[in-house]
Amino acid sequence: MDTVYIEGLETDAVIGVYAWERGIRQKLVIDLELASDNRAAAATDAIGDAVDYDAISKAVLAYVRASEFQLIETLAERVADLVLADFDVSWLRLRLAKPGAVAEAASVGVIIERGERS
Ligand SMILES: Nc1nc2c(c(=O)[nH]1)N=C([C@H](O)[C@@H](O)CO)CN2
Repeated sequence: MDTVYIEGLETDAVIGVYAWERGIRQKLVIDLELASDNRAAAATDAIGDAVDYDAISKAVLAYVRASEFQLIETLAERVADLVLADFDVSWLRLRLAKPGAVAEAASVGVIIERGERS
């Protein structure tokens, strides 16, 4: 199986468990690895046979921008659900970083893998 990836997808959302976080937007950065058999797309040279990283990026950005979860775990799970449900992707690895969350850290976040990598 091959991979299509999206790295450093930046946006912001209302996210956090503390009261002060509910009234601000905070930066989030998403990396996605998407399982894909790239041979069909390579053979036809047609976007319809490819895992479209542009379409997936737009869908993820729209969802994250409108979200208001407390935990990054919840947001990561919902984004994974969205990609697996709406695109021809059977497995993904998602890294969701909240770089401003801990002042002393370069970044904090979660990494999840969902689906079956066949
Ligand atoms: N595992 C997690 N730990 C924490 C989260 C989280 O979403 N997942 N969130 C917070 C606060 O919202 C924090 O980001 C504020 O700086 C704390 N721990």
